[in-house]
Amino acid sequence: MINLSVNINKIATLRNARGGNVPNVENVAVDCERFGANGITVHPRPDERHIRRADVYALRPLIRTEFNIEGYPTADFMTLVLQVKPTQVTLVPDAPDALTSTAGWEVAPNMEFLTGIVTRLQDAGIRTSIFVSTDVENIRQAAKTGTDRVELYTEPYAQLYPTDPERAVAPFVTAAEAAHNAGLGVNAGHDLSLENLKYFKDHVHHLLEVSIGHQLISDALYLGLEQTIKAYKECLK
Ligand SMILES: CC(=O)[C@@H](O)[C@H](O)COP(=O)(O)O
Ligand SMILES: NCC(=O)COP(=O)(O)O
Repeated sequence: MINLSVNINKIATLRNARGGNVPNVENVAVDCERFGANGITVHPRPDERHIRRADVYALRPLIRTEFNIEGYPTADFMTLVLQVKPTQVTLVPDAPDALTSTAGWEVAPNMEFLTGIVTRLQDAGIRTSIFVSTDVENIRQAAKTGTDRVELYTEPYAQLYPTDPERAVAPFVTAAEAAHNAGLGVNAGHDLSLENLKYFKDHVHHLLEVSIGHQLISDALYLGLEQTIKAYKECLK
Protein backbone atom coordinates (compact mmCIF):
# COMPACT_ATOMS: atom_id res chain seq x y z
CA MET A 1 0.00 0.00 0.00
CA ILE A 2 1.20 3.52 -0.76
CA ASN A 3 0.35 5.96 2.01
CA LEU A 4 -1.35 9.24 1.17
CA SER A 5 -0.17 11.96 3.54
CA VAL A 6 -2.29 15.07 3.16
CA ASN A 7 -0.33 18.31 3.44
CA ILE A 8 -2.55 20.85 5.22
CA ASN A 9 -0.35 23.94 4.80
CA LYS A 10 -2.95 25.56 2.54
CA ILE A 11 -5.69 25.15 5.14
CA ALA A 12 -3.55 27.30 7.42
CA THR A 13 -2.95 29.80 4.60
CA LEU A 14 -6.70 30.28 4.31
CA ARG A 15 -7.19 30.53 8.08
CA ASN A 16 -4.39 33.09 8.42
CA ALA A 17 -5.97 35.33 5.79
CA ARG A 18 -8.55 36.52 8.34
CA GLY A 19 -6.71 36.18 11.64
CA GLY A 20 -9.38 33.95 13.21
CA ASN A 21 -9.69 30.18 13.35
CA VAL A 22 -11.66 29.41 10.19
CA PRO A 23 -11.03 26.92 8.72
CA ASN A 24 -9.87 25.05 11.82
CA VAL A 25 -6.59 23.31 10.96
CA GLU A 26 -6.92 20.72 13.72
CA ASN A 27 -10.47 19.73 12.68
CA VAL A 28 -9.41 19.46 9.05
CA ALA A 29 -6.51 17.16 9.99
CA VAL A 30 -8.82 14.90 11.96
CA ASP A 31 -11.34 14.89 9.09
CA CYS A 32 -8.62 14.07 6.54
CA GLU A 33 -7.85 10.97 8.57
CA ARG A 34 -11.56 10.15 8.87
CA PHE A 35 -11.86 10.42 5.08
CA GLY A 36 -9.00 7.96 4.55
CA ALA A 37 -5.71 9.86 4.66
CA ASN A 38 -2.86 7.70 5.95
CA GLY A 39 -0.96 10.65 7.30
CA ILE A 40 -0.84 14.40 7.81
CA THR A 41 2.05 16.54 6.56
CA VAL A 42 2.92 20.08 7.64
CA HIS A 43 5.80 22.35 6.68
CA PRO A 44 6.11 25.02 9.37
CA ARG A 45 8.14 27.76 7.71
CA PRO A 46 10.15 30.28 9.75
CA ASP A 47 7.79 33.17 8.88
CA GLU A 48 4.75 31.10 9.96
CA ARG A 49 2.96 32.19 6.80
CA HIS A 50 0.81 29.07 6.99
CA ILE A 51 1.44 26.36 9.60
CA ARG A 52 2.53 27.92 12.91
CA ARG A 53 4.64 26.31 15.61
CA ALA A 54 1.54 26.33 17.84
CA ASP A 55 -0.35 24.31 15.20
CA VAL A 56 2.30 21.62 15.28
CA TYR A 57 1.97 21.20 19.06
CA ALA A 58 -1.84 21.25 18.84
CA LEU A 59 -1.94 18.67 16.06
CA ARG A 60 0.36 16.12 17.71
CA PRO A 61 -2.15 14.54 20.16
CA LEU A 62 -4.93 14.54 17.55
CA ILE A 63 -3.16 12.65 14.78
CA ARG A 64 -3.85 8.92 14.83
CA THR A 65 -2.08 8.07 11.57
CA GLU A 66 1.42 9.23 10.57
CA PHE A 67 2.56 12.77 11.31
CA ASN A 68 5.18 14.07 8.88
CA ILE A 69 6.89 17.40 9.57
CA GLU A 70 8.93 18.96 6.77
CA GLY A 71 11.47 21.72 7.03
CA TYR A 72 15.01 23.00 7.06
CA PRO A 73 16.70 21.78 10.26
CA THR A 74 17.48 25.07 12.01
CA ALA A 75 18.01 24.99 15.78
CA ASP A 76 14.39 26.16 16.25
CA PHE A 77 13.05 23.49 13.92
CA MET A 78 15.02 20.78 15.73
CA THR A 79 13.71 21.94 19.12
CA LEU A 80 10.16 21.78 17.75
CA VAL A 81 10.37 18.31 16.22
CA LEU A 82 12.32 16.80 19.12
CA GLN A 83 9.56 17.99 21.47
CA VAL A 84 6.68 16.96 19.23
CA LYS A 85 8.20 13.65 18.11
CA PRO A 86 6.31 13.11 14.84
CA THR A 87 6.43 9.81 12.97
CA GLN A 88 8.72 11.28 10.34
CA VAL A 89 10.76 14.40 9.71
CA THR A 90 11.48 15.30 6.09
CA LEU A 91 14.58 17.45 5.75
CA VAL A 92 14.20 20.11 3.06
CA PRO A 93 16.98 22.54 2.02
CA ASP A 94 14.72 25.61 1.73
CA ALA A 95 15.94 29.13 2.45
CA PRO A 96 13.84 30.86 5.15
CA ASP A 97 12.05 33.04 2.58
CA ALA A 98 11.50 30.35 -0.08
CA LEU A 99 8.10 30.70 -1.77
CA THR A 100 7.89 26.90 -1.86
CA SER A 101 10.35 24.00 -2.14
CA THR A 102 12.16 24.14 -5.47
CA ALA A 103 15.08 21.72 -5.05
CA GLY A 104 16.37 18.78 -3.08
CA TRP A 105 19.58 18.58 -1.04
CA GLU A 106 23.04 18.42 -2.54
CA VAL A 107 24.02 15.70 -0.10
CA ALA A 108 27.83 15.38 -0.47
CA PRO A 109 28.66 18.98 0.57
CA ASN A 110 26.23 18.67 3.50
CA MET A 111 27.18 15.14 4.52
CA GLU A 112 28.44 15.94 8.02
CA PHE A 113 25.51 18.29 8.76
CA LEU A 114 22.84 15.88 7.48
CA THR A 115 24.40 12.86 9.18
CA GLY A 116 24.35 14.71 12.50
CA ILE A 117 20.72 15.75 12.08
CA VAL A 118 19.60 12.29 10.98
CA THR A 119 21.34 10.72 13.98
CA ARG A 120 19.72 13.14 16.45
CA LEU A 121 16.26 12.50 15.02
CA GLN A 122 16.66 8.73 14.91
CA ASP A 123 18.02 8.69 18.46
CA ALA A 124 14.71 10.34 19.43
CA GLY A 125 12.77 7.58 17.65
CA ILE A 126 11.81 9.71 14.65
CA ARG A 127 11.97 8.31 11.11
CA THR A 128 13.93 10.52 8.72
CA SER A 129 13.55 11.37 5.06
CA ILE A 130 15.80 13.58 2.92
CA PHE A 131 14.24 15.60 0.09
CA VAL A 132 16.24 14.92 -3.11
CA SER A 133 16.15 15.24 -6.88
CA THR A 134 16.48 12.15 -9.09
CA ASP A 135 20.30 12.31 -9.28
CA VAL A 136 21.34 8.72 -8.56
CA GLU A 137 24.80 9.48 -7.14
CA ASN A 138 23.24 12.06 -4.81
CA ILE A 139 20.73 9.42 -3.63
CA ARG A 140 23.61 7.01 -2.89
CA GLN A 141 25.23 9.79 -0.85
CA ALA A 142 21.94 10.25 1.03
CA ALA A 143 22.08 6.58 2.07
CA LYS A 144 25.46 7.27 3.69
CA THR A 145 23.82 9.70 6.13
CA GLY A 146 21.91 6.76 7.62
CA THR A 147 18.52 8.25 6.69
CA ASP A 148 15.58 5.86 6.58
CA ARG A 149 14.06 7.32 3.43
CA VAL A 150 14.37 9.88 0.68
CA GLU A 151 11.54 11.98 -0.73
CA LEU A 152 11.79 12.45 -4.49
CA TYR A 153 11.02 16.04 -5.52
CA THR A 154 8.35 15.53 -8.17
CA GLU A 155 7.84 19.06 -9.52
CA PRO A 156 9.93 18.30 -12.69
CA TYR A 157 7.69 15.26 -13.27
CA ALA A 158 4.53 17.35 -12.83
CA GLN A 159 5.82 19.99 -15.27
CA LEU A 160 6.67 17.57 -18.08
CA TYR A 161 3.86 15.03 -17.58
CA PRO A 162 1.19 16.81 -19.68
CA THR A 163 3.36 16.86 -22.81
CA ASP A 164 5.63 13.82 -22.40
CA PRO A 165 4.66 11.45 -19.58
CA GLU A 166 7.21 8.78 -20.53
CA ARG A 167 10.14 11.18 -20.43
CA ALA A 168 8.74 12.81 -17.29
CA VAL A 169 8.61 9.62 -15.28
CA ALA A 170 11.81 7.93 -16.52
CA PRO A 171 14.28 9.61 -14.09
CA PHE A 172 11.94 8.81 -11.18
CA VAL A 173 11.80 5.12 -12.11
CA THR A 174 15.62 5.01 -12.05
CA ALA A 175 15.92 7.10 -8.89
CA ALA A 176 13.42 4.99 -6.94
CA GLU A 177 15.22 1.81 -7.98
CA ALA A 178 18.57 3.29 -6.91
CA ALA A 179 17.16 4.39 -3.56
CA HIS A 180 15.64 0.96 -2.96
CA ASN A 181 18.91 -0.75 -3.89
CA ALA A 182 20.74 1.54 -1.44
CA GLY A 183 18.40 0.35 1.33
CA LEU A 184 16.27 3.51 1.43
CA GLY A 185 12.50 3.81 1.63
CA VAL A 186 11.01 5.94 -1.14
CA ASN A 187 8.59 8.84 -0.64
CA ALA A 188 7.58 11.40 -3.26
CA GLY A 189 5.94 14.78 -3.37
CA HIS A 190 5.43 18.24 -4.80
CA ASP A 191 2.79 19.14 -7.35
CA LEU A 192 1.36 15.65 -7.55
CA SER A 193 -2.28 15.80 -8.66
CA LEU A 194 -5.32 13.82 -9.74
CA GLU A 195 -4.03 14.25 -13.29
CA ASN A 196 -0.52 12.88 -12.82
CA LEU A 197 -0.58 10.65 -9.71
CA LYS A 198 -1.85 7.35 -11.15
CA TYR A 199 0.71 7.32 -13.96
CA PHE A 200 3.47 8.04 -11.42
CA LYS A 201 2.32 5.23 -9.15
CA ASP A 202 1.97 2.78 -12.05
CA HIS A 203 5.57 3.35 -13.18
CA VAL A 204 7.61 4.17 -10.09
CA HIS A 205 8.23 1.11 -7.96
CA HIS A 206 8.97 0.90 -4.23
CA LEU A 207 6.87 3.95 -3.34
CA LEU A 208 5.91 4.03 0.34
CA GLU A 209 4.30 7.45 0.67
CA VAL A 210 3.20 10.47 -1.32
CA SER A 211 2.58 13.80 0.40
CA ILE A 212 0.17 16.05 -1.45
CA GLY A 213 -1.16 19.48 -0.52
CA HIS A 214 -1.57 22.29 -3.00
CA GLN A 215 -3.42 20.38 -5.73
CA LEU A 216 -5.42 18.25 -3.31
CA ILE A 217 -6.75 21.21 -1.33
CA SER A 218 -7.53 23.01 -4.60
CA ASP A 219 -9.47 19.97 -5.87
CA ALA A 220 -11.40 19.91 -2.58
CA LEU A 221 -12.93 23.30 -3.51
CA TYR A 222 -14.81 21.53 -6.28
CA LEU A 223 -15.18 17.94 -5.04
CA GLY A 224 -15.26 18.39 -1.28
CA LEU A 225 -12.53 17.07 1.01
CA GLU A 226 -13.96 13.58 1.48
CA GLN A 227 -14.46 12.87 -2.23
CA THR A 228 -11.07 14.38 -3.04
CA ILE A 229 -9.19 12.18 -0.59
CA LYS A 230 -11.05 9.15 -1.89
CA ALA A 231 -10.16 10.10 -5.48
CA TYR A 232 -6.44 10.45 -4.63
CA LYS A 233 -6.51 7.13 -2.80
CA GLU A 234 -8.12 5.54 -5.84
CA CYS A 235 -5.13 6.69 -7.92
CA LEU A 236 -2.81 4.88 -5.53
CA LYS A 237 -4.60 1.50 -5.73
C1 LIG B 1 8.86 19.81 0.76
C2 LIG B 1 7.88 19.99 -0.29
O1 LIG B 1 7.83 19.26 -1.20
C3 LIG B 1 6.97 21.12 -0.37
O2 LIG B 1 6.03 20.79 -1.30
C4 LIG B 1 6.33 21.74 0.77
O3 LIG B 1 5.92 20.93 1.80
C5 LIG B 1 5.22 22.62 0.32
O4 LIG B 1 5.36 23.77 1.00
P1 LIG B 1 4.41 25.00 0.74
O5 LIG B 1 3.04 24.54 1.06
O6 LIG B 1 4.92 26.05 1.67
O7 LIG B 1 4.55 25.38 -0.71
N1 LIG C 1 6.31 16.97 0.36
C1 LIG C 1 5.41 17.52 -0.57
C2 LIG C 1 4.21 18.02 0.09
O1 LIG C 1 4.03 17.86 1.27
C3 LIG C 1 3.14 18.68 -0.66
O2 LIG C 1 3.58 19.35 -1.78
P1 LIG C 1 2.45 20.06 -2.70
O3 LIG C 1 1.45 18.97 -3.08
O4 LIG C 1 1.80 21.12 -1.85
O5 LIG C 1 3.18 20.59 -3.89
